[in-house]
Amino acid sequence: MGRGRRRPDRRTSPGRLLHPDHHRPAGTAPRSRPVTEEPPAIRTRGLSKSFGEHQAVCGVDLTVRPGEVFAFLGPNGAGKSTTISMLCTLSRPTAGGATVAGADILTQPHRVRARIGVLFQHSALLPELSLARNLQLRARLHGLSRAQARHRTAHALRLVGLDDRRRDPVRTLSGGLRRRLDIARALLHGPRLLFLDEPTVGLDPPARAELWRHLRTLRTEEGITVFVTTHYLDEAEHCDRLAIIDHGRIAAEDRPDRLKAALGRATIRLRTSDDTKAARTLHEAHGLRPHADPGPDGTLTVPVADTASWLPRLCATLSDRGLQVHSAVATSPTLNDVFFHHTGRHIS
Ligand SMILES: Nc1ncnc2c1ncn2[C@@H]1O[C@H](COP(=O)(O)OP(=O)(O)OP(=O)(O)O)[C@@H](O)[C@H]1O
Repeated sequence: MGRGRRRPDRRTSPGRLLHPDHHRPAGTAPRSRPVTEEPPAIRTRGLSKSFGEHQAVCGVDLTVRPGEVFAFLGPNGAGKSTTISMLCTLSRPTAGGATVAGADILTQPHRVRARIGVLFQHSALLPELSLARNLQLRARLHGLSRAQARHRTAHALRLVGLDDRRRDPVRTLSGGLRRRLDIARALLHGPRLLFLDEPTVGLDPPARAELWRHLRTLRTEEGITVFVTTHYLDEAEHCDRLAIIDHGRIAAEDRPDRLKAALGRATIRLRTSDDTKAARTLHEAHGLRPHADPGPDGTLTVPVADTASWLPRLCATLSDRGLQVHSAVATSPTLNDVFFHHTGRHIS
């Protein structure tokens, strides 16, 4: 079909700005969209990937709702990058499938790519060119006119708070600012869904916090769905929902507060003179089920109904049996506890 006769893609037409609310006045709230009326931003069914004998991703079922910030939390080697590369159509599943931004990753990969923005760990910016030039070149590669490229560049730089640096060479940016520019670059073609693979690796805490502030702005002001992989618990804590992936399988999926509440119990972490004996003693004396955390600095985690009454009882019981308690820390459930509960180990 000739170029002039092709029907413009409703979502990727260069004449359209970043989202359906683009003509709303700056500073006003985005149009509310009832979650139930919209199809999921991502839905996977039995998504799997094997490398030879090794199953990197095993039957992942996942639903990400439009407009939410969704964290994919897991330790190194859990299968996060492999999952994201299948969702972005960079690699094919060996079983199962998914729809992403309303398109099928197996049968409509070109549509998926047109509707998503992707940020991998390696930046593709040209260091000697200015911020604006980098983005304009990218926008032109997306097929936009000069005027559209300028317009989208200005908008994307504003979104990530870099408009005042637009004329500076990229090489003058700190790591955190470069990551923000990477985000702006991924937004140029107006995606409704942004994938970020470990976007804060190598950044110091203030730069991480600032990057997250901008990611949340994308959600609240632009309605963009954000799917982010991380192994930082504090980052997952501030997402709308998260999935824990371990050994290629989804171990849990929910809102952070619900995942913590579902544990239902506080814990007491003990360091004792003999954790194995202490675990057995507490089980025999009180019917408790302590978990020994492996490793040289391991602790004994004891789930209890409430820490205030149990802490003195545990210490008294252990002391009666000749065990020394070197330290005892009472805590309410954290995401680390949630991760431990579902995977049997702590995330490092
Ligand atoms: N191309 C490949 N060939 C063989 N094995 C692979 C390949 N890519 C990934 N794997 C393996 O699949 C598993 C999942 O890897 P993946 O990179 O998805 O994990 P990850 O959770 O993203 O970890 P990281 O945080 O370290 O990037 C690992 O055991 C990894 O070694």
